[in-house]
Amino acid sequence: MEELLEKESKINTEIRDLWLESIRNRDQRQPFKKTNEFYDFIIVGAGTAGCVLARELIYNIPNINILVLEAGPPATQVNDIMRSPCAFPSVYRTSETDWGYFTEEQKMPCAVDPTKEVLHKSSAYPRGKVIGGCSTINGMIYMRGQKTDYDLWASQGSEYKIWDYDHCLEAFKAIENNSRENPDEEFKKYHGFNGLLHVQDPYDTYDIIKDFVKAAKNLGIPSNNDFNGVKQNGVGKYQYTTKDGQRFSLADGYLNDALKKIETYPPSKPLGLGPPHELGDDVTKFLAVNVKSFAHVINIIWDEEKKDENIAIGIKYFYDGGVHDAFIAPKGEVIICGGAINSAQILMCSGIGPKNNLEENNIKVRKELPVGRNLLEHPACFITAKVSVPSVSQLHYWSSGLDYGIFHKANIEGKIPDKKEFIDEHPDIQIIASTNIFDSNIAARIYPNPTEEKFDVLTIFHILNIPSSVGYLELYSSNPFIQPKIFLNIYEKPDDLYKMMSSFKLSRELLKQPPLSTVWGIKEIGLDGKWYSLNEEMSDEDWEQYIHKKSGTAYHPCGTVKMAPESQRGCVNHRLQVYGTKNLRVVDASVFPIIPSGNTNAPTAMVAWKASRLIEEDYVNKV
Ligand SMILES: Cc1cc2nc3c(=O)[nH]c(=O)nc-3n(C[C@H](O)[C@H](O)[C@H](O)COP(=O)(O)OP(=O)(O)OC[C@H]3O[C@@H](n4cnc5c(N)ncnc54)[C@H](O)[C@@H]3O)c2cc1C
Repeated sequence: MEELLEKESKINTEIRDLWLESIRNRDQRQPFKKTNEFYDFIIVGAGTAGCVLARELIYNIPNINILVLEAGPPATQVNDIMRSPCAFPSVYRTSETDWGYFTEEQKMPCAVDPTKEVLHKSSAYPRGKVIGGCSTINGMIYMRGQKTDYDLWASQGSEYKIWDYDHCLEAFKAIENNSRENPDEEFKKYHGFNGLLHVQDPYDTYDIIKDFVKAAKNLGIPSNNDFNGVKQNGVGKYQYTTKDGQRFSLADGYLNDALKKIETYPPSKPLGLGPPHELGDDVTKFLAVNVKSFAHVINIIWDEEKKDENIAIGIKYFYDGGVHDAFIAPKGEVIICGGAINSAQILMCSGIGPKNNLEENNIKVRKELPVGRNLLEHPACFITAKVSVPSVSQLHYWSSGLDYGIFHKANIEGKIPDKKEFIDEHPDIQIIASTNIFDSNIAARIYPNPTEEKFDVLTIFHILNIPSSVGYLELYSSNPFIQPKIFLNIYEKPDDLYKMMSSFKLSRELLKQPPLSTVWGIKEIGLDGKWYSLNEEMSDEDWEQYIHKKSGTAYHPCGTVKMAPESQRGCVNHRLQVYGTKNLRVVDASVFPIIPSGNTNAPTAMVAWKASRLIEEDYVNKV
């Protein structure tokens, strides 16, 4: 043991010497030290946030270099199948580009009869492990959430004003390159057309999905031609993060652009101060952003001489069969962009987190913070209807089958929502209509009799966008290669269950409407291996059992490193700096204080874009 401690302290001294050497180099007017070890910024994770951040920092701050460490494979892994919207359901189950996580099994009290309990079995919980992160494997729906989401983020104190809707809208627009044809004035007010993230309308969809829209209108649900515009409620088409009908990730838009940035060493003179360097023998050109794939970050390296200050000076990572260190230059920062599960894990493995859980795992506590405690998610569940007429005669390569949907307010008592709830501009449920293309096995799985003739199905997904239940995650082990335990706690609060039930009842009414009931001959829904007539009575208890059994999530974890005042159980401040540390920020979906009421990719990109401005300001002001 003593030997080990001695070795560790020797390593720490060496690290500190290296760090001091970099500072000396800076002082000797070598503002850009071109080595593999020292970087102005080290970004952990090339996911949605990491890609945006790398690009925005490298073009906005002169003469810097950035190291991006990504545990997954490089962009060359992203093949045509992954780019094809119709292949989305199989893409996110591909082990090479998924962390392969599972949620924990949990018992929950029933909402209808609290004396009973239901069991939520452990289930797969995909997370992108590839350049582009989840934006390389996700459903590509472009959604921002509602104005009130961001105004709530901003309501946490005067300094949080920078996160209100107007400020966030500016960032959403700056990122977006929307290709809607002939956008009207209102659309133009809410969208950007010059950013690096391509967003487009679906090319076309299946006839049955178009008829789903007609059925919704028959029920009095208003049309909405822009779910990201002035209001979110109504029925309409989704927009996608695709370009020319193919997946377009944040790596495609942002990281690729960052990789075009070439620096020279010694650095070029600023414009206006004389001619730039001639490229001679003494001047070298190199990429300003260095991306390493298959580089798994283990923990943060701290300045051990100033233990109490928790100064981050670098990163320890596993790469090419060995452990490596990378350090930041004097004004630099370590920025964790590992996503809502892994950013929390990296902090905890580095001694930042809940005392009990760290000590259980023999990790020295550097700063006690509720990391991992505010795991927010969108519960999701589907209902499947039997279609008598073939509805998927031809595969649309460019359609994920998730082209149209509805946003509505749920009835809190679990009743069918009425007109008042349809026009409420703060919907809490998102519906996505899909053909059985979404999962070609769905139809097969729910056939009561496998010998029965096969048929198509219409699947309706329900996502609870404003849940009250909150989950958590904790370390299972101090080993950074072992996943943390993930407790989602979905439907822990009865309101969540009743809202979902209300939306299910609405879907059943939708399926009874023409043209779904007439043209497509829909008469039955499949529940748990059996077919039920649409008119058959179902008690709230029956609905609850079904929802519990079939629910998963929309794969939108966030909030585990919450941005809030420390007194309000925050882990990072409004500038995304980790409390009680120096040179350390977290920038990704983990910092959301409240889950946005929509899909989470665009909000994550927005957070990263805004973070880049905060980091730039701090960098410029640092002496
Ligand atoms: C199946 C699926 C479908 C989805 N569908 C949609 C959708 O249709 N629309 C939408 O808006 N959102 C969707 N989402 C959610 C959305 O894509 C994510 O919320 C968003 O991409 C999160 O971005 P992030 O930067 O926080 O994390 P990520 O994009 O997950 O990036 C984290 C990156 O860090 C890397 N990393 C993690 N740990 C380490 C480590 N220790 N060392 C090195 N690298 C590390 C990861 O490999 C990953 O590349 C979906 C997600 C999934 C999984």
